[in-house]
Amino acid sequence: MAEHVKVLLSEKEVDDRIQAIGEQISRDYAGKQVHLICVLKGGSFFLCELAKRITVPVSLDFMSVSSYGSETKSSGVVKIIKDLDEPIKGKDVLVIEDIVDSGRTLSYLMEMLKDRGPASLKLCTLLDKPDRRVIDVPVDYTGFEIPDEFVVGYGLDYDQRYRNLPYIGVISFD
Ligand SMILES: O=P(O)(O)OC[C@H]1O[C@H](OP(=O)(O)OP(=O)(O)O)[C@H](O)[C@@H]1O
Ligand code: HPA
Ligand SMILES: [Mg+2]
Repeated sequence: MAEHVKVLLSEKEVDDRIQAIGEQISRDYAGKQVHLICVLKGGSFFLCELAKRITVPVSLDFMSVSSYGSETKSSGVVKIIKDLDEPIKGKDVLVIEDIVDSGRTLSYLMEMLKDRGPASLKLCTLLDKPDRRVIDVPVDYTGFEIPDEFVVGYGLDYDQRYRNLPYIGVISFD
């Protein structure tokens, strides 16, 4: 079966939007240090591009999570594969994700991080697929709202491939 990827958001569109979000974050966190938490693996490309455009002091940490099997997935239970290296108590934390889809991953993660006592906690996602939402997740910064289609590129994978595409594409099969 052949796979085709059609461009949904070009490299320039994505880069321009990330620049604008970086400027907005720099204004919103003026006088503070922002602690960026990247959710692996999908969030990694967005994190790198965004962090370069933030002009206030930045520190970084990484976390890797995975959903349990399909039965418990519906309850929103997520397993931590790699936890943060450092405590976030008292820090201004901004979680960086590639996509909020059903909302299960992020709703679990944000609740868990809130319990650790950060000074503030916000969420920044490159893509939001609101039509697919099962659990509500407040998003503070969104790159693009997209339709209900399976997307790849800029960190997003299909079967672990296509993460390295410099644009966002829709994958189809024939
Ligand atoms: O809103 P949801 O329905 O929970 O989906 C969004 C999550 O799913 C993807 O990660 P995935 O678990 O595929 O891991 P990856 O980032 O390593 O690709 C994506 O990066 C988000 O973390
Ligand atoms: O559209 C998607 N593409 C890749 N990974 C994903 N994880 C949730 N939604 C998606
Ligand atoms: Mg992910």
